[in-house]
Amino acid sequence: MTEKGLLIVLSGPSGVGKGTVRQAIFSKGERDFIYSISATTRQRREGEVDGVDYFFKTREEFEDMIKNDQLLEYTEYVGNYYGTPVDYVQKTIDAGKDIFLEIEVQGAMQVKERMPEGTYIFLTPPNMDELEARIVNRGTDESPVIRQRMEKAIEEIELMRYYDYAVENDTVENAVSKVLAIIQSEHLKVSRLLESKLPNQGE
Ligand SMILES: Nc1nc2c(ncn2[C@@H]2O[C@H](COP(=O)(O)OP(=O)(O)O)[C@@H](O)[C@H]2O)c(=O)[nH]1
Ligand SMILES: Nc1ncnc2c1ncn2[C@@H]1O[C@H](COP(=O)(O)OP(=O)(O)O)[C@@H](O)[C@H]1O
Repeated sequence: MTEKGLLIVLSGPSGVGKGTVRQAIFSKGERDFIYSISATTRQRREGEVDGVDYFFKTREEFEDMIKNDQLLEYTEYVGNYYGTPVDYVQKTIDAGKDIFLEIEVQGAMQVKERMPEGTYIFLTPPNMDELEARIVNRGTDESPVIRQRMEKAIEEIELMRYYDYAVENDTVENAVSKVLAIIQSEHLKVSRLLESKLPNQGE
């Protein structure tokens, strides 16, 4: 029997650095895990490729996916839908490979309801001033939206207690090593559990 892959969910407030940390983890190429490509209705940005960065959908197409139960979770975020295609997640896990989701907090909570056996990692900012500075420096939002994102971040940080791990994103390098160490230790847990279930071969 193939050992099932792990479901790894990286989440946290907007601007904390989820995308940055996820990209750094994948460009390191240390582990053989698969990134779950989300579906979204937001506009494709320059340089983004359909089927690589996201599956870009119309609202109608996305709503069909919801109706047909094709999404593990979805949310409406700043006026656009984002969701995780369920098929790919399930097939990857069944094939014995780890799947990595980088999604916002509401979606992560929906996944936890459906797949509590996953590993849930919450990325935290060193402090709230630094979170605001990151959102401002990113330069993608006007100031009323920045205020909204900060208010939302406070509510989201309250949900941290439902996660298995909290990782501070002080430097990208530190956060990447902590996330990789967590995944390594989750693998060890699974291997030990499987070994303990094997019949004793020593006699
Ligand atoms: N719930 C959910 N959130 C997602 C999904 N894909 C991306 N996100 C989150 O949606 C938010 C907006 O993503 P995006 O438009 O790419 O903006 P950016 O990451 O802020 O540049 C980020 O917090 C992502 O983590 C998904 O499939 N489900
Ligand atoms: N450890 C870090 N130290 C300083 N700046 C960071 C760090 N991680 C991410 N950033 C910056 O913060 C901003 C938000 O990061 P991003 O990955 O877009 O966040 P999220 O995906 O959580 O919304 C970006 O400008 C990014 O370059």
